[in-house]
Amino acid sequence: MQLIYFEEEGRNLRTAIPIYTPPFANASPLIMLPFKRVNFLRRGFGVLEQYKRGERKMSGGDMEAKLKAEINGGGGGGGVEDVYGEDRASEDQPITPWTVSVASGYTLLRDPRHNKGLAFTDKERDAHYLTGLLPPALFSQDLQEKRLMNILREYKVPLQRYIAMMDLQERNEKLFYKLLIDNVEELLPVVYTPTVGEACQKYGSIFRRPQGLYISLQEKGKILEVLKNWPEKSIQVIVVTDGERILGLGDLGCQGMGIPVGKLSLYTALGGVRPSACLPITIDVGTNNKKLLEDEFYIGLKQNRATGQEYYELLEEFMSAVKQNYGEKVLIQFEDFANHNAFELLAKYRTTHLVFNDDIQGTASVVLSGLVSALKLIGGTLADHTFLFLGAGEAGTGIAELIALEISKKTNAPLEETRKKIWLVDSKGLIVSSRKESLQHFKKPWAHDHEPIKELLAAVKAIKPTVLIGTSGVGQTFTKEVVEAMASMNEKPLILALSNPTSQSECTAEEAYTWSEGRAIFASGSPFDPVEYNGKVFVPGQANNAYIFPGFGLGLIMSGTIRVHDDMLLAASEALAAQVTEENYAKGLIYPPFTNIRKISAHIAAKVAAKSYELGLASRLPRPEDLVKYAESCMYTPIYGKYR
Ligand SMILES: O=C([O-])CC(=O)C(=O)O
Ligand SMILES: [Mg+2]
Repeated sequence: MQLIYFEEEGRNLRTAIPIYTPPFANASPLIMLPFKRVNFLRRGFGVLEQYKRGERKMSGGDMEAKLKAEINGGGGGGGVEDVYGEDRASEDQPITPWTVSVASGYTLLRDPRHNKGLAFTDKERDAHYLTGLLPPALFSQDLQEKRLMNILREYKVPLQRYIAMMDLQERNEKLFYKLLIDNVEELLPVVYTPTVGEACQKYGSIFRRPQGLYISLQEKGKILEVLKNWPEKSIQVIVVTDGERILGLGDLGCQGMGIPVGKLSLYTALGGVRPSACLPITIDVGTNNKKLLEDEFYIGLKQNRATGQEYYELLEEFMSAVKQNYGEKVLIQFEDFANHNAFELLAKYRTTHLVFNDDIQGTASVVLSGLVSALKLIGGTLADHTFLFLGAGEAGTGIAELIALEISKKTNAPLEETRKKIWLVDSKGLIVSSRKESLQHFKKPWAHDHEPIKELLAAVKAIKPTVLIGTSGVGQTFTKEVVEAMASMNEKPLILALSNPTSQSECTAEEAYTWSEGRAIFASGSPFDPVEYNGKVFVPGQANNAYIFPGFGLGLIMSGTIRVHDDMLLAASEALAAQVTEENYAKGLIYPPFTNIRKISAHIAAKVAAKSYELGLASRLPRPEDLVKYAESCMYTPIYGKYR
């Protein structure tokens, strides 16, 4: 590799471009090129880019002089140069799309990672060729934030707010994260559930600049090359979906991209992972969603889903390419895969890659944490309670398994025993031993001895649970009768309606409080506003994996962990539960408010990392003494940097 330096006369600007390929292989390591005007500089980079990509060739002669001639506009005719190929005349001619390597001037304003908009100081405007490209006013970042929050609040339609936030992310990344961090309670429902669900449903229509990386069946055999097209080289977290089960909304195919994008903005805002280290990926193997296949604006492959060998071969290629490109310590978070693939992928790759399934493991960890906290309000130990789930997919069985594991660790009882206090209902009714033969493998451990029951209400009456958990992805299933039955059997029924987005919630917060006459302890996957009942205000909690995965991922990354272990999920649960204050409990809350989430994430990260060191799975040595401090020191800050 050699460095080519550009220096503009009279300005303190030096720019280095690494050149990896011929024709510069034999050039002197330092070529100084004086430029008078920034436009030349910009054009110069473009030409160099072309050399780097091997699209231009140069042989013999005075390379420096040739280069200068090229950059100064050798070739091309006419008085109005069409450097970017924007004229009608170039419509039929192949042109090379090129960008500059170092942002300045107009390009700097359009580079979301470095753009500061009106917050560029006079000195920066002068030094970076921005004078005249911005109106004279100078805003602080706080004033920019105030202005944007005012605009956002003007939009009454949630999807408009979502689009406005995505536009901001594409325009000024630091400001986007500053808004999200400072106004987390207000903006989480905008960039995350429930609005992100609607955004995915309408992704084709609202599609603007592409975000993330799309890998479709068409890229089979070339996935490594596709990964190399992503501009960032050091990736720490990938969130990947195949769009088959987006929240509780079902198969949204390629339009599921909203989910990895949203989850990764939370990795940054809530967990402090640098945005440049985050990579959202959607694997497009088709969709079975008829509506999308007929939609003229659908952005994905218009074919039915590939399954079986074809599917698994693509995923295998993807998993190896990721490891080959980013190494052993990149975290791959599986998100919103359908049950039949989710369990299999996790089982297959957990021993060879750093993988984490958010819907199975993240949800389990956050719910276990809520249950542990809730014990302060409802009494007893976990082992004293009886759990009934509606929904036996990733979330249901994932949570059930982690509860059983925790009870087993606390009581020394074998897992087979601790599972017996946990019952699951699926679409065919209560899971019982007589159904065992026909059950999918992940449901089998929950087939206990009992007579068959078809309906949830009858199951509630027969099992007499103290805790009712909804994870079926189907809304309005905790009916008045179901909640009343829970309330008739329990002084304080614990009711968790976890399905997302709000439209799929098993019941609303208001229903839970009203039907239980204000006695239910309630939390939901998507947020609900506080409810007033009989003169008392009830604040529902949000049992969403967003509490866990950002801190969990940070803990893995900062310790250089190479594999995820279930004990790390338990550690994350405990760390979250430990953050709930007496003041929170007094309000009936089993989760701390999201306002302090970065501090909470640092604590989760520290506990996860500590567990990883204890298990010998952490490769970052020596272990930092104070892991909370270390976690905080690793976190991304949305405050603008100063440019020289
Ligand atoms: O995205 C969320 O809000 C939680 C989640 O993982 C899901 O519902 O699939
Ligand atoms: Mg999910």
